Amino acid sequence: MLRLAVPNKGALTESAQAMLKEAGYRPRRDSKELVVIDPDNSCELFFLRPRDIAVYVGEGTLDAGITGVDMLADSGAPAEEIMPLGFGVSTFRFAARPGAFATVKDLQGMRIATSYAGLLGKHLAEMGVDARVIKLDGAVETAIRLGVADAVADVVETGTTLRNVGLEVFGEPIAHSQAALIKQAGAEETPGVRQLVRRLQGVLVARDYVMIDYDIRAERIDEAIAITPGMEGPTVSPLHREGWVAVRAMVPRKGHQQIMDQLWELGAKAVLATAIFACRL
Ligand SMILES: Nc1ncnc2c1ncn2[C@@H]1O[C@H](COP(=O)(O)OP(=O)(O)OP(=O)(O)O)[C@@H](O)[C@H]1O
Ligand SMILES: O=P(O)(O)OC[C@H]1O[C@H](OP(=O)(O)OP(=O)(O)O)[C@H](O)[C@@H]1O
Ligand SMILES: [Mg+2]
Repeated sequence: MLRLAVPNKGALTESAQAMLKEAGYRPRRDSKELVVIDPDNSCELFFLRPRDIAVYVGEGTLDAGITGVDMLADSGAPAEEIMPLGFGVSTFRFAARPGAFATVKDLQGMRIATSYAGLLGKHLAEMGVDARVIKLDGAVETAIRLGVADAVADVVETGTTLRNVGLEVFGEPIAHSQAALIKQAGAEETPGVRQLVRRLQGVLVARDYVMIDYDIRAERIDEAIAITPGMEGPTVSPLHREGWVAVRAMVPRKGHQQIMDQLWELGAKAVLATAIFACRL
């Protein structure tokens, strides 16, 4: 039985739940459901706050969970990343009023508001900066205006939230983050976790690749294969037409139109691109 923690609130929720649904796990019926039993996949899904997920997984009460890499680091829980999931991509950065500070060194003796006190504390210690960390639950950007802090350390994706309150990032990013599947540090992956990993890898590949089919003259096959090498070499089959072959290969979704143009230039016919619904590689 796989026991998996899934974010029930915040920026990761929708993408995490969509990804699990695509991987064949039972979705929850409404946002009030906190546990979903999925007997077809021998799985129990626990919907928890993203900040708490590393704690449960670190304690070993759950086999795996989905949370942000920044939250994992912030928790200090004995949990580790199994695989990145490609969503919830953000940086964790310092921000303040324009021109107030240039580097982290300028924060000596200052007050810094954040929801990620663990992550910030570690970074300040590494940089040898002695500052006061003001721990807030959210909307930390407002802390400067309200006179509670001189700078903030927070999640930045598009930068819109900072711009809206007249703040600017400064210094190097403290951390880069995205959603990840995590497990207890040093724990062996259970069969349920291994199956989940294969399915999630399948979802990522199905999203990032398309299948290309085309017919080409046999004498041009080497040039065509150079354009569509596939994952483990393309499938080349005889065509019921003298001197022609049919080719099938996976290509990255990004740029597949250019690949189709190049194949056409080479004399390929019936060039088709189709979406991959699910896969195991
Ligand atoms: N705008 C965003 N874009 C991308 N990732 C984000 C964004 N906001 C938060 N995250 C990431 O999502 C994860 C969870 O953060 P989130 O802000 O959703 O949790 P929370 O603050 O506990 O919840 P809430 O904001 O609902 O109170 C973190 O890893 C964070 O890096
Ligand atoms: O750079 P942006 O695209 O503007 O995104 C970053 C914002 O998104 C998150 O806020 P959230 O909505 O989770 O609120 P919170 O601060 O209360 O957690 C984060 O804390 C930033 O405030
Ligand atoms: Mg938040």
